[in-house]
Amino acid sequence: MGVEIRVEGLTKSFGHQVIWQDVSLTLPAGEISVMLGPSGTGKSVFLKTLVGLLRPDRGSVLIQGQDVSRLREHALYEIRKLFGVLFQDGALFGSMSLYDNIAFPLREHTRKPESEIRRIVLEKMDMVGLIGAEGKLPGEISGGMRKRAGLARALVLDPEIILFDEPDSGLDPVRVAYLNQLIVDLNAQIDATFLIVTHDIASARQVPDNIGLLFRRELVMFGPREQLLTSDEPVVGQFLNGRMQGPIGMAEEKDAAQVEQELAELDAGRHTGPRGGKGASGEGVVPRLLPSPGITRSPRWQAIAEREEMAALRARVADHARSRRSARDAAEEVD
Ligand SMILES: Nc1ncnc2c1ncn2[C@@H]1O[C@H](COP(=O)(O)OP(=O)(O)OP(=O)(O)O)[C@@H](O)[C@H]1O
Repeated sequence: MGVEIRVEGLTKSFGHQVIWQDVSLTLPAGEISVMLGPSGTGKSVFLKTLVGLLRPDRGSVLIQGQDVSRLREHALYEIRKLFGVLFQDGALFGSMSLYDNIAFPLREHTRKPESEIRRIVLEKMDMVGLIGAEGKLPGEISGGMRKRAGLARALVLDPEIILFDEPDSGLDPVRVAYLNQLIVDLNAQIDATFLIVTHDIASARQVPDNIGLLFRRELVMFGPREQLLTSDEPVVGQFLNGRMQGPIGMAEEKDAAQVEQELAELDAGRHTGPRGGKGASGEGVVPRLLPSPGITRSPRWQAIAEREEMAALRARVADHARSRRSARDAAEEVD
C-alpha cells in the first residue's frame, strides 16, 4: 500500500553552501508527488537525503517510525529495502544483459532460487514493456528502453517507495507521454509512494497527486496538484508556465524591482497567460492522467476522480463569474 514519508525541518548544506533549509512536507502513502525547482536547487540532494545516502544538518525523515537521517549502517541498509530508485540514466551495468541487470538486486539482496528470480524478472519486464529484450546490452537499446529497464530493476524488490530522478530527461515528447502513462499505471497497480523529480512541466501538471517547488533554498510550496495549478504565488506560476517573467532568472535570482515590473506587465496583459484568474497556470487545472483501461484501480482513484470533478466544477463557476464581470465592465465602459 506504500508508506508515508514525513520530512520535518530538513536542512542540508555542503560546507558554507546551504542547499535548502527547514523543508517540511509529508509524502502521502501510495500517492504520486512531483518535486520541481530550477536547476541546482537541490532536488537530487533531496532524493539522496530521503534514502539516507546523504545526511542532513538538521531535521528528520520519518518512515515507519524511524528517522532515516539518524539510522546506523545496518538499520539504513534494512530501510533502503523499502525503496526503489530510478536514476537519471537508468544506472545499468553496461556489460550485463538487461535480464542480469534487472535480476541484480534479487541476487544481491535475497536468497531466492534462479527459477523464482526468473519469474519476477520477467513479470517486471512485462510490466514495463520490455519482454523480448532480455538478452540486449544497455548500449544496444534506446534511452527510453534504458529508463524502462532501470524502472523494472527498481521494481524487483517490491518497493513501498519509488524515487524517480528526472525520468523524462533525454526523452522525446512521445516517449515522455508513454513513460508518464507507465508511471500512472504502475502506481495504480502497486500502490507504492512515488516521488518524481522532473523539469517537464506537462508531466508535472498531469501526473501527480501533489506538487512541491524548491526555490531560493526553501520549499516554496507543497500540496495537492490543484492547489499549485491555481496558485497566485509568482514563482509557482512562472515555473508551471515555463515563463521568463517572474522571480526565476537565467543564472540567478532577479532583483525585486525587475520582478515587480514583469509581474505588473503580466497583470496588464502585455504578455500571454494571465497571472491570477484561472490560476497561475494560465490554463487552470488540466485533467489528471488516469490509469489505462483494464488496470484495476484501488479505492483512492475514486477519491481522485471526485476531486477532479470538484476542481472542474470550481473552474467552471470561476469562468462563469469572470465572463459576467467582463461583460459588466464592458457595459459600464460603453455607458
Ligand atoms: N556531494 C556533494 N558535495 C558538494 N556539493 C554537492 C554535492 N551534491 C550536490 N552538490 C551541490 O548541491 C547543489 C544542488 O545540486 P542538485 O544536483 O541536487 O540540484 P538539482 O536541483 O537536482 O539540479 P538539476 O535540476 O540541474 O539536476 C549544486 O550546487 C551541487 O553542486
